[in-house]
Amino acid sequence: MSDSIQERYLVGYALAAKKQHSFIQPSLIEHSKQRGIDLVKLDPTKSLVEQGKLDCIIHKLYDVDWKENLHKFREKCPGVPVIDSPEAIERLHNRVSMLEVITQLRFPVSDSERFGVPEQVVVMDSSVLSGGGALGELKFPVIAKPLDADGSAKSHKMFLIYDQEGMKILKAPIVLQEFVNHGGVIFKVYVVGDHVKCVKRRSLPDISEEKIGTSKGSLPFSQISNLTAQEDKNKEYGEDRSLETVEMPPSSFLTDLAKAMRESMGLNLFNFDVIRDARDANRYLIIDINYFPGYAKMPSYEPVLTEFFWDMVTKKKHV
Ligand SMILES: O=P(O)(O)O[C@@H]1[C@@H](OP(=O)(O)O)[C@H](OP(=O)(O)O)[C@H](O)[C@H](OP(=O)(O)O)[C@H]1OP(=O)(O)O
Ligand SMILES: Nc1ncnc2c1ncn2[C@@H]1O[C@H](COP(=O)(O)OP(=O)(O)O)[C@@H](O)[C@H]1O
Ligand SMILES: [Mg+2]
Ligand SMILES: [Mg+2]
Repeated sequence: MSDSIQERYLVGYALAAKKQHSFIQPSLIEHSKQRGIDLVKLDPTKSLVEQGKLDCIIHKLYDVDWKENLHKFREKCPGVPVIDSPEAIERLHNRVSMLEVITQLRFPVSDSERFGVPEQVVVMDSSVLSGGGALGELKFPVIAKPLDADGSAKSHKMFLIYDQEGMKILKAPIVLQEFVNHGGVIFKVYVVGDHVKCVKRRSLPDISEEKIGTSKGSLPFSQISNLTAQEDKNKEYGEDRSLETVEMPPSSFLTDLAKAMRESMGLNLFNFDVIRDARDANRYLIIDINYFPGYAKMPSYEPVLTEFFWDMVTKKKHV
C-alpha cells in the first residue's frame, strides 16, 4: 500500500522536556511512521481538541492545569484512549499506596514462586524519628524513602540507616522499609500494555551480620540502579559485580504478576522493581512501581511501543 492511501493515525504526547528527549527518539518516530502512526507534540497549556484529530494521548505531566485540560478532552472525546488515567497514575505517587496494590492482589500464586512487599512503616511526624519507637517491629538496617514518589530528585533520595543515630538525618514524611539482602541485583520489569520485559540492574550489595554489627549512622544514595559499572565501582558500593551469571525470575511468573498488576491498577505504561530474597530463592519482593519509566532503556523499545500505539489507535482493548 502506498503512503498516500494508507490510513494514518495521530498519537499526541505531553511530556516534560527531559522525558521527551529520552523517549521521543528519531528511531521511535521513524518506526511508528512506517506503521502509519505520527507522533505529535502537544501543547499542554492549550485546548487538546484544537491540536489535531488525535487517536490517542500519552502523557507524564502532573500539574493541576494539565489534569483539568485532559479532563475536558475526555469529556469531549470519550472514544479516544488517554494513556493512562491521571487518577490511576496518582496511586503511584505515594510509596504506601503504591505497594498496597501488591498486597491487595488476588493472583493465583504458582507452586514455587511467592511474592510480597518488604515490611515497612510510614512516619508522618519528624519528632517520632528522634525517639526510639519509629521502627515498631522493624529491625535495623532499614531503607528510608521519601513518602512522595512524585518524580522530583528529592523523591529518589534514600538512606540506608544502620542505627538510631542514623535516624537523625531523616525528615518526615518518610517510609522506613526493612532492608532485604538480595544478592546486589534488582529485576526491572517493564510493562507496555500486554508486553512484559525484564532486565537486570545493579543494586545495593548484601549486608553481612558482621557489617550490621560494625556499621553506624546512615549512608545516602540515589537512583543506584541507573549507575554505570564504573560509577558503581567508584562509589565503592562493592566489587565490580557482574550481572551476567544471575538467573532471571521465571518469565511466566513475571508475566502473570504484571498482568494482575496492570488490571488491578488500570495502567498500561509502568515498570516495577523486584528483588529476590537472598535467604529464600522463591521469595520475590516488589519494592517500587514507576509510571512511564525510561523505556528507551528497554530492549526493542521502538517495535514494542509502536505495536502498543497500534493497538490503542485501532481501539484494541486497553485497561
Ligand atoms: O529518566 P530515566 O530514563 O532514568 O527513567 C526514570 C526511571 O528509571 P528506569 O527506567 O526505571 O531505570 C525511574 O525509575 P526508578 O524510580 O529509578 O526505579 C523513574 O521511573 C523515573 O521517573 P520518576 O522520576 O519517578 O517520575 C524515570 O525518569 P523520567 O525519565 O520519567 O524523568
Ligand atoms: N527493601 C529494600 N531492600 C534492599 N534494597 C532496597 C530496598 N528498597 C530499595 N532498595 C534499593 O534501593 C533502590 C531505590 O529504591 P526504590 O524504592 O526503587 O526507589 P526509586 O523510586 O528511587 O527507584 C532500589 O533500586 C534497590 O537497589
Ligand atoms: Mg526504583
Ligand atoms: Mg521509583
